[in-house]
Amino acid sequence: MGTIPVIDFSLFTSDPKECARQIGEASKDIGFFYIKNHGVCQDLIDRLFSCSERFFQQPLESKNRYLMKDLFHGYSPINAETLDLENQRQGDLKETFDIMKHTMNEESTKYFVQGDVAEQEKVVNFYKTLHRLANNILQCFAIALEIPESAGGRYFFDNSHQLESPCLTDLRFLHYPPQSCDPETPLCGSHTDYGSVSLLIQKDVGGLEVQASRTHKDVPWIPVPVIPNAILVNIGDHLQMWTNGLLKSTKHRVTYDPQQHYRPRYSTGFFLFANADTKLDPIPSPLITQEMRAEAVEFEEGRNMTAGEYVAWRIKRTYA
Ligand SMILES: O=C(O)CCC(=O)C(=O)O
Ligand SMILES: [Fe+2]
Repeated sequence: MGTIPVIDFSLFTSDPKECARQIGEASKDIGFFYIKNHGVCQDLIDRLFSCSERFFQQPLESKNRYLMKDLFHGYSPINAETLDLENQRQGDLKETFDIMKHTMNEESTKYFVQGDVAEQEKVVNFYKTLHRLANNILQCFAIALEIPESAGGRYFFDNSHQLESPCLTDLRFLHYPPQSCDPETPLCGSHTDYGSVSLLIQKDVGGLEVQASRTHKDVPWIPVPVIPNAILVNIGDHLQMWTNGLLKSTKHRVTYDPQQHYRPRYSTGFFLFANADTKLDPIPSPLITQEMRAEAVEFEEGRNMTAGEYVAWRIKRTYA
């Protein structure tokens, strides 16, 4: 344990079993892995980072016109979120802009792309591409978990993660302005992601760190460096609950990189959530046993919730 594996995702087409094996191993251990050869065009990623830079450089009054009103839709300023309620003295030093499938045509999304219709199509395309990629990764989990054919086999998760269904799946652009605070001050507080699986792209300034064990509080934080052209994948709480803790939803945070603190940090996350009515009970895998249950959930209160209830509940705490 200690380094985050890099998996060649072209294996998904050439040898899905081997791809699933490598992803399964990484997910039982550190819960984070990079994928390369993922098929998402770098030019598209670069263009959306340019959009993001242009948006966040706007004056606060302009951005505030598109403040997040419903869950995951619109702008959230610095300090609006506190991801680590127990340990943070101030809110996160990041600002974000969220887009969901059904808000692609909202005024706020148009403002985000500065009224450029071609760029708006790029956002839609990016969302759909990341949705497909995240679902292909779920297929790898289903293979690795040996879900029986009678329960859907490798397609087990497809029904609960359809593009058309109502869910909170969210494309998020993040900006961390340069800071001169103490390097230990979190820019984004320690947390686990709430959903099924998350994809993360750091532009060029690092700072992300993961804590590879959730039971041993003193384990060191491991840096997650920027690897050009790779996408970072991490397991969210849904998968941890569905697998009674076999797959790990690992804590992570962003602190500032002392060598780069004078540079702004940009990242983009795609957070895949299950359909709102999906139960978070253990799924039919021969690898999941009752005894694993103790470690399965971070928040015992979340145990009997549906995916929609769980996410809404976690978000409420974040904005408390
Ligand atoms: O900005 C980052 O790199 C991490 C953000 C994150 O972990 C999150 O939004 O859940
Ligand atoms: Fe996160």
